[in-house]
Amino acid sequence: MYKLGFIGMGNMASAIQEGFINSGYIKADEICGFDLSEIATEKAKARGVTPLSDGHEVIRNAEIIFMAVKPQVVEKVVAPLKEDLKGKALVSMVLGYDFAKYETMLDPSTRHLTFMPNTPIAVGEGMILLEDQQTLTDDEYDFIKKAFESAGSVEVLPSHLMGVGGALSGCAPAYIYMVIEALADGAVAQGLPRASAYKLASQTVLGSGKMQLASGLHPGILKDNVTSPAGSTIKGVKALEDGGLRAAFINAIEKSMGK
Ligand SMILES: NC(=O)C1=CN([C@@H]2O[C@H](COP(=O)(O)OP(=O)(O)OC[C@H]3O[C@@H](n4cnc5c(N)ncnc54)[C@H](O)[C@@H]3O)[C@@H](O)[C@H]2O)C=CC1
Ligand SMILES: O=C(O)[C@@H]1CCC=N1
Repeated sequence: MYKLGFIGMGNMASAIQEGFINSGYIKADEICGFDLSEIATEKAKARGVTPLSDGHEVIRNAEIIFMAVKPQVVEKVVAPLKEDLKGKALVSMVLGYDFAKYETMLDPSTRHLTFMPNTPIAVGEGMILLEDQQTLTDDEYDFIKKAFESAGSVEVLPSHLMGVGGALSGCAPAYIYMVIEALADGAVAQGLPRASAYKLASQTVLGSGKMQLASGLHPGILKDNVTSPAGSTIKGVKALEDGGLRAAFINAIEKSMGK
């Protein structure tokens, strides 16, 4: 069991902490962290995480350090911690900061791994991508992989696919919430109460994803199984195609990769 320390405890770090604690794999008192924001600090405290007064203290008190600040500030945050990180393990969820970038930012004695989580890790249904190049010890890697598996599904990807992988599983929860909201709006417009509409939409998204994963069937086959000849679903499918649904999602992945 390793002590975990978080630098930055915003939305993504909070989701990871909740996922780890709820799974029972890691106890809250094995986790410490620092955030500049008082609100974030109070929320972490309420979760049972120990708040510390700066990054130096986090590194002193932890064995595996999670880097969880925004990409825009990560270099500024890491630079003054470079000395403290010597001989420690750093795991980073910062979008766009891969193995090669950390090799230039960290002392050679700092072991590191880049991963890309998503917020559903909070409820045990995360998708966590691990970059295949990393320098953790076997024990650290095994521990961290099992921690992620306790709260989601893990996929190891080569460095050059981490960006596109992150654009899908890291960003798409936002897109799926938009789908849920839009489906619910459609049903509310036709008279379904709002609360029922969200429940029906979310359970349908959950069930559809689960069925695709469990069956391994092509999504087109599963779609065809719902789509009776001259039935209701095909009329909805036509409306979605008229609205450019597929192109919209394809463009969303491209845009979220910064293209
Ligand atoms: N939100 C998401 O769904 C995902 C986020 N990520 C990555 O996670 C990282 C964090 O993103 P979010 O949690 O969404 O952002 P956020 O803005 O919610 O959290 C960042 C936190 O860092 C804190 N912070 C800023 N400077 C600091 C410093 N010097 N020391 C300590 N704390 C500091 C802020 O107060 C804030 O609470 C980003 O690099 C992002 O690319 C990756 C995958 C998914
Ligand atoms: O929007 C972002 O920058 C972060 C990275 C992946 C998901 N959220």
